[in-house]
Amino acid sequence: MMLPLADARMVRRWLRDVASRKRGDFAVMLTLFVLASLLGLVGPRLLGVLVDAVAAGRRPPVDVLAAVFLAVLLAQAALRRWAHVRATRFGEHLLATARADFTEHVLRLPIGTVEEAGTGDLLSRATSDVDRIEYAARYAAPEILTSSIAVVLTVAAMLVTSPLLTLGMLVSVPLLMLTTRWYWRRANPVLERMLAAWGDVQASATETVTGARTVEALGLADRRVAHNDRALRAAVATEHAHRSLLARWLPTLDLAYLLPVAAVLAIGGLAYRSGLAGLGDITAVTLYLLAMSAPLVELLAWVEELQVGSVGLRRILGVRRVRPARDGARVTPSGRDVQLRDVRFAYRDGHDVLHGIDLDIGAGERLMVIGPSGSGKSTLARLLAGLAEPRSGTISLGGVDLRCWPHDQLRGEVLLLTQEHHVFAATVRENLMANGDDFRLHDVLAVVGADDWVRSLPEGLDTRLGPGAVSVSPAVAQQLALARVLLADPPVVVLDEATAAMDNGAARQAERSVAAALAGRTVISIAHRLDAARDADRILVLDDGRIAALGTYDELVAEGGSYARVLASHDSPVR
Ligand SMILES: Nc1ncnc2c1ncn2[C@@H]1O[C@H](COP(=O)(O)OP(=O)(O)OP(=O)(O)O)[C@@H](O)[C@H]1O
Repeated sequence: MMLPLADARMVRRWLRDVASRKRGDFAVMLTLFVLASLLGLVGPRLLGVLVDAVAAGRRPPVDVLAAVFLAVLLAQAALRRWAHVRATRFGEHLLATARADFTEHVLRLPIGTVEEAGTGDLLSRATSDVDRIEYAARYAAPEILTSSIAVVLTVAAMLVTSPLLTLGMLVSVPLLMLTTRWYWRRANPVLERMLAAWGDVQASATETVTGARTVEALGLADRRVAHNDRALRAAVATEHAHRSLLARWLPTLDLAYLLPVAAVLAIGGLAYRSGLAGLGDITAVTLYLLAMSAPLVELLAWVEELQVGSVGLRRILGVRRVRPARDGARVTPSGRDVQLRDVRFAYRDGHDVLHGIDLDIGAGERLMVIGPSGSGKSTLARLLAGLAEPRSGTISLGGVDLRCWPHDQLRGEVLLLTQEHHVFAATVRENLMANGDDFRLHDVLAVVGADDWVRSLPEGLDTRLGPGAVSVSPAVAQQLALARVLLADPPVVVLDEATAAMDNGAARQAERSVAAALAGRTVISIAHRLDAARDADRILVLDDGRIAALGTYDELVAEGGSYARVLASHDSPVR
């Protein structure tokens, strides 16, 4: 699944919003562009005056006219530069807003959506698409604005000079409209595919780099190279498709610009003979037309960049169309008991991996979930933490369906800790994400067995971790993640093989200490080590997405059967 794209209306509304937040700056920038373009119109008019004077046998003040011409040119250059500086500043504002908006919305995306879309799509939106709109906002938009204003004002000046001669421009209108419509209709879908294809290239490369060890261990290098090549070829094919559209569209524009010059000269000749237009007017209008070529060429050169940028913006704003993780009014639960009723879940339609789970977990209970690999333990953990929703059936906490809990409130109640931990490139203290004083932090670190390690670091809690700083082993990353949970202290904790990366002794020690620290909390732990089975209030055995057994340790052992034997032997892991 790919994340959606924003539609043109959403983009327009967003641009209007951003512009209105800087209304003053926007107005100043527009005024500067208009003034610069107005000054650009003075030159042809002056030459028209000159021609009229010569035709009438008068001696025009050439020196004065030349001085005025030069002054106008200088003033125009200064205004244009000033306008560009303002436009660049406005572009920065636009870019900063797009980035902030994107980050804000991404952080609120439901984790299930992110997982389905894959990080590649998000990553390319956050990096290469932002680069594209940065280029469009900084360079293309100001150039296009200047050129469009210049074109509009030049046409206005032509109309004021001679409406009759300006009619000559009309010859290109049908050609322009038809070819431009033809191009735009085809270019947008091609650009959408192009940006998505470059996203795939980035995703493929990122995946290869992050999974480099696996690639090396399994000898997958050739396959990964072939995969990257395929993604690259697909992206290049879309680039070609876009270039070939441009190659067909651009020559028609050249024609659309040359035809009016011929038409104006033809109309001008006839009008001059019948006394409807003077030589000065014909000169001025022809010069206006020729002067329009520069902004038109600029416009065309940049419009492609702007179009790419606008598709980039549609991709960036597209994340807004995903329904954010629930937020809304806080709910009032009655207690903390967890109830599952006929819970079914499928990753793919028609392939349930949980088949009607009914379960009551009392507040403060310690439930251990065991079962063979693929029996649905991790899936159950994710559902219990509200990270995924059942296909049918309900899961409630304190009598309130998890679907009704606002995201933030639920995170304060239930935390899931899995084997995958992220250590942020930040200090130990920042990684713990808690405001507790140092005593409390050290206490908790001692509980998870990481205090000695932190105290051995050069700057203790203020030591930076992560790439380029102190590297963290998977076992320590797990200890830090456990510490984070203890500091957050939620009433319900779901631990999904949360100590798998630690060696047996450290894991046993950490599990005991964490269990003691979490006394009174509801703890649902998915375990591959069964040493702690006796400590659990009840044990749930899952098999092929169904509850195979549920009871206390003694009850399960008394029942007999394969699980009882494994439990009784304690040392053979059940997965
Ligand atoms: N993201 C996914 N997409 C599709 N199928 C999935 C996904 N995650 C798990 N499954 C499938 O769902 C079933 C249950 O998987 P789950 O990971 O919940 O089992 P588990 O008991 O936790 O296994 P393990 O002990 O190996 O982690 C398995 O058949 C698995 O292949």
